[in-house]
Amino acid sequence: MKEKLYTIVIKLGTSSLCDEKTYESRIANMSLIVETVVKLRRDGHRVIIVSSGGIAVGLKRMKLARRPKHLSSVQAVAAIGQARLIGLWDDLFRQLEQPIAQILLTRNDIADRTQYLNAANTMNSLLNMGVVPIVNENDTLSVSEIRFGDNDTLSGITAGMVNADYLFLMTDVDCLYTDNPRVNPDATPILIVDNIAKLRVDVSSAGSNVGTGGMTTKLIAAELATSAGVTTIICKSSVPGNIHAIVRYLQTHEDPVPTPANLKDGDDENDEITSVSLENDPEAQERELEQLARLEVPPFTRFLRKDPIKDREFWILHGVASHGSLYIDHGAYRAITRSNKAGLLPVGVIEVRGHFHTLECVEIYVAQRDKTTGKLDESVEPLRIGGALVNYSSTEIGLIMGQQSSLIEETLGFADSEYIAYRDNMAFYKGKKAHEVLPATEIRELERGITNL
Ligand SMILES: Nc1ncnc2c1ncn2[C@@H]1O[C@H](COP(=O)(O)OP(=O)(O)O)[C@@H](O)[C@H]1O
Ligand SMILES: N[C@@H](CCC(=O)OP(=O)(O)O)C(=O)O
Repeated sequence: MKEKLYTIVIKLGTSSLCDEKTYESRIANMSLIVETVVKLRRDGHRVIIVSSGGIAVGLKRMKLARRPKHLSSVQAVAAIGQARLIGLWDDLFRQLEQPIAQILLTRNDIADRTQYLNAANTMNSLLNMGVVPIVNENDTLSVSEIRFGDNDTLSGITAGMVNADYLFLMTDVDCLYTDNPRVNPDATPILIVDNIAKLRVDVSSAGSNVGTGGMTTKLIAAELATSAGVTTIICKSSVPGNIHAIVRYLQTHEDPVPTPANLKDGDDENDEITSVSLENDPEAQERELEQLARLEVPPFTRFLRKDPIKDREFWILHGVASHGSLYIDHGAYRAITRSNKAGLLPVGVIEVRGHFHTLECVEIYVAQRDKTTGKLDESVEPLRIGGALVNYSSTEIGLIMGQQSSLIEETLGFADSEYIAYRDNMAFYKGKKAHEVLPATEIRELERGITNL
C-alpha cells in the first residue's frame, strides 16, 4: 500500500536549541533534528521548521547574561543571533545536502490578503522545490503592534497557511500534563485531545527560563491549527527521532473523520452531564498510552484536527492584527452566525472600542444590552466570538451604532454600505455556541424562532 505523504511543520522552542543558562547552542540536538528532517524528506514528506533561538544565540554571541531592557537593544541582539542561527542550520543541513531557506515574518507581512497569499505561495514553491523553509518572527523589525509574540502562535499560523497535515510543537516535556510536571510529580499525561475548550489542565505555571509562553501558547497554537484542519502534536525535542516514529504511527492509525467544529459540544445543553469528553476520560487516555507502548512509540499529545474553516476566515481570525473591538447585541449575534449568515448592521452594535480605519480588522464580542439605557450592560461578561474587516472607521461606527442603516447617510453625510461588515468579511471561532453566550431563557426564545431579542 502506498504510504501517505504529509506536509509537516516542526516548531522548535529556544529551550530545544540553546542551553537555558549559558545560551550555548545545543549542536548535538540540532544535528539529530537535521537527521530526522532529512529522513522525513527522503520518505517524501514536505517539512517546514519554525525555529526560535535568534535572541538566545545573539545573547551568547555578544556575551550578554540576560536580555537587554530596551527594545532596540533586543532587536539588535536578534539581528546578530538570527544570522548566526540560520548559518548554523545551513551548516548542519549542508552536510546532508539538504537546501534550506530563511523566512522572517511580522504580522504586517500577512495583514494584507495578497501578501498573505504570496507568503503561502512562496512557502509552497519552496516545498515543491524540495527545500526546507526555516521560519522565525522578524524580531529585529517587529514592535508590539505587529508582533506574533511567540513562535507557538507563528507556527500555528504557518501550518494553517500551507494547509499542513501535522504541526509538531517540540518542547522539553513529552506531553501536555494535567499540571506542570516540573513542579507537580502527580501530574498525568493527556494523550488525545478532541476539544481544547473542555480540557481540565493547569498550564498557568511558567515554562523554561528561555521559552516564551510555556504551555499556554501551545494550547493557543493547537486551537488555531486544529481549526484549520491541522492535527497538532506536543512531543519531546531531546529525542527528535521520535518525530519519525510518530509520523509512521500516524500513517497507520488514521484519526476519526473530523466533526465540523461548530457542531461539536454545546449543541446539547446536557453534554457535560451525559458524556465524558475524550480529554477527560482516563480510560481512553490509558488505552492510547498502552497502544503506544505496545507499538514502541514514545508518548505524545495529539490534538485532533477539525473540519477546516475557510482560508479567508483563518486569515481574518489569525493573520490580521486587530485594531479595536465591536460589542454587538444578541439579535445581531444570531443574524451573523445563522447558517445563511447576514452582514452586520449598525443597529446591532452596542459599543465600539479602539481607533481603527475602514477595512481594518476588529474583534467582535457578543454582549448584553441594558434594557433601559440601550448601552452595554457591564455586569454581563462579553464573549469574543470572532473578527471582522469593517466598512467604517471607529469614529463613524460610534456615530451610527444603534441606528437603522437608512439613517447612515443623514448622520455621516455619506453611506458606503448599509453594513458595518459584509458577511464574507467576518469570521467566527469554532465551538462558540449560543449556550456559552446567551442566558438559558434567551436560548429558548431563539429556539422558538423569536427574533426581536
Ligand atoms: N500542564 C502542563 N503540562 C506540561 N508542561 C507544562 C504545563 N504547565 C506548564 N508547563 C511548562 O511548559 C514548559 C514548556 O514551555 P516553554 O518553556 O515555553 O517551551 P519552549 O521553549 O519549548 O516553547 C514545560 O517545560 C513545563 O515546565
Ligand atoms: N523569535 C524568538 C523566539 C520567540 C519564542 O516564541 O520563543 P520560544 O517560546 O522559545 O519558542 C527568537 O528567535 O528568539
